[in-house]
Amino acid sequence: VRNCNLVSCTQNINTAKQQECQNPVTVSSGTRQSPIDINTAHCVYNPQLKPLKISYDPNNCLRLRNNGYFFQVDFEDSKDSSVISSGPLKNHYRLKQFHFHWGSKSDRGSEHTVNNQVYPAELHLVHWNPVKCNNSDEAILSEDGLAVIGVFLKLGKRHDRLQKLVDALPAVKHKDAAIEFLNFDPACMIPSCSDYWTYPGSLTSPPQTECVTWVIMKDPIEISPEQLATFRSLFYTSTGEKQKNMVDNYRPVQPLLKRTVYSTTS
Ligand SMILES: NS(=O)(=O)c1ccc(NCc2ccco2)cc1
Ligand SMILES: [Zn+2]
Repeated sequence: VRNCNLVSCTQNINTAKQQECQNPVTVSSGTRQSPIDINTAHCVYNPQLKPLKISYDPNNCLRLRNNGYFFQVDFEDSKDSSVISSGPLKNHYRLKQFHFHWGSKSDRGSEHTVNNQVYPAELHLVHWNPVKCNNSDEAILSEDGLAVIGVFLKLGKRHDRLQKLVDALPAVKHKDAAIEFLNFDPACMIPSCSDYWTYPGSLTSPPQTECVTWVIMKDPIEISPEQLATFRSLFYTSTGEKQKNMVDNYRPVQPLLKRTVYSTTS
């Protein structure tokens, strides 16, 4: 037995606990990674699941920026003015940002798939838990720190209210570009049908921590080929670098392992 006397043992245990409580969601185990394929035959209908309550204030909309992975719209999150609650959530969550993932061609692009069907793009609305965490950075280290609403995009008619965002994209073509972007209501991108799937998962881009309650809306919204082409006109690269189009910024689906996907419909 190592020369472990009582004092040093206690200290070691305390350090280990402290370490564990700070990182209960390490990715090394990887038991709840995202995205996943939603196999509707294996989903479990949960009649107790209520519709998600969504209440956004367009005045919280701040800025549009290109972060080198995707473009994202950031929100003011110092108060409970743009929040979601109910559905599978125990607490209310504050909207921090929304962003998209899309493909170089329309046969790829979404992160989640449904019975292995891929959509050309997917919207993520990222919310954090102000009851358990002090800010969104802390939230990515907490088991139930984030709630992300996923909405599939399919090609069809032009999305008139999304056009305001599409028209602003050329101003953030390059990595780290940002512009003021005000008065946009993200509720215009939520499908009218409130049906969803929900499961415990992770961030789909680094640090891929297992801190997300996913709520995937069943119905897609429509955008036009021209609107999607504008997404693809952005660059991963900064000005002055060799230009690389920002496309195929989706993570492949991950193993479901011991998880169950719950559904609001039987
Ligand atoms: N694709 S995703 O929705 O799983 C995703 C991936 C990475 C982050 N990181 C940034 C972040 C953390 C909290 C708020 O913003 C956020 C969301
Ligand atoms: Zn995302």
